[in-house]
Amino acid sequence: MTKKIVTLAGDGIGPEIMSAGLEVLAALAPKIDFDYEIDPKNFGGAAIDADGHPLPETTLNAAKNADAILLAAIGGPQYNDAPVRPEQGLLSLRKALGLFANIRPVQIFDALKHLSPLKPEIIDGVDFVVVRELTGGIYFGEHTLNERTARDVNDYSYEEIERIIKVAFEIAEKRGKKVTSVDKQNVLATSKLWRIVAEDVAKSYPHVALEHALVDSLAMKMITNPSDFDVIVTENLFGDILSDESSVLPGTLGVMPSASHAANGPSLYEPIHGSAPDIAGLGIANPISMILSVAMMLRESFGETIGAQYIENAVNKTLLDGILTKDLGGKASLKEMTAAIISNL
Ligand SMILES: NC(=O)C1=CN([C@@H]2O[C@H](COP(=O)(O)OP(=O)(O)OC[C@H]3O[C@@H](n4cnc5c(N)ncnc54)[C@H](O)[C@@H]3O)[C@@H](O)[C@H]2O)C=CC1
Ligand SMILES: CC(C)CC(=O)C(=O)O
Ligand SMILES: [Mg+2]
Repeated sequence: MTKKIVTLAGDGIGPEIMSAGLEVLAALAPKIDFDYEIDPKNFGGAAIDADGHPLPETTLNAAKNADAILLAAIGGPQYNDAPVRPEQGLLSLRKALGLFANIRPVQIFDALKHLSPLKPEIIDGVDFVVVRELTGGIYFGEHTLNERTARDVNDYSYEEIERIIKVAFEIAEKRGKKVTSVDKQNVLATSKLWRIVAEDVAKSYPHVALEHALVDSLAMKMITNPSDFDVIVTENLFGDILSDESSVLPGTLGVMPSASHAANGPSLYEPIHGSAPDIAGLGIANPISMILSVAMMLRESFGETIGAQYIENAVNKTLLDGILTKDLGGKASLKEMTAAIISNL
């Protein structure tokens, strides 16, 4: 049956990398007999410009009825004073679709090992997943801004924590059998509850080891001892920060994809980075984050494991061939890199 994929290109480098991802999908589809249709929708700043709102109803309805959603990136300094910012559209979309489980894999392609800014002995064997809670916590609590005071509320219920910790354990059971639960239990009430729930959930997974870590020292260990980790699970804010930090391991945000899943309904696939306004329109953005998000979509929403593997192999081959965008120290344009990946499929 034809799969309906809603695409949200968004802002900044969003439209450029979305085109690259869709070109790769179009080239791959006949090879794996994958039948799909694309339904592009306005989102983020582009939707503010067109409709006055970052998440128009037509976009939300299409997303709800899709088989999967591809999102590139939203935001930009031109919207800093907008009454509703693009970022609010993103948070509302995640909430409306119930996308509570954000999976951010940190793998280092062979070709990237010698490009990483870190020593080879540190990079060797790095393969972990950040599982970020995506629809709760401080991003969704009440925000109050007065002239001299400001307040952001961080709320988590037992059930919200339990379901994301379970996702982490399910993933760990199929991988390295270790979960590192990250919190700030020495200070925060939400983190104290987080630890209690993690211990409760762990009882149902006797083959998976659970360790707890405080977010500040974990931020350091993720860089000094990254191969110690298998599945890192944490709340929304910490997961946002730690996953961007993890991009230092492969060397750039431009190769980092993600998947966001709900209990029911379509999943959404997006790079972990933002709209990169500093390089938007220059044709030099790295499209790999989007292309690998397409691979995650094929594997996780459509069971197209071989198609996903074709894409990942083509990306690795392209990097090994030395086709590198500026963020990786090379001179290839987005179009050159995309064409090379397609020819390596
Ligand atoms: N999911 C989303 O759509 C997200 C949106 N944002 C929004 O994006 C806007 C810009 O945020 P920043 O803090 O600048 O973060 P950013 O992630 O957009 O960029 C950070 C740095 O990484 C580089 N970079 C990011 N993606 C790249 C790629 N594919 N290829 C090469 N270089 C890449 C950028 O050029 C920049 O130097 C803000 O409005 C922010 O709110 C931020 C994060 C996620
Ligand atoms: C609006 C932000 C929460 C987006 C972001 O930084 C992310 O999802 O990584
Ligand atoms: Mg982020």
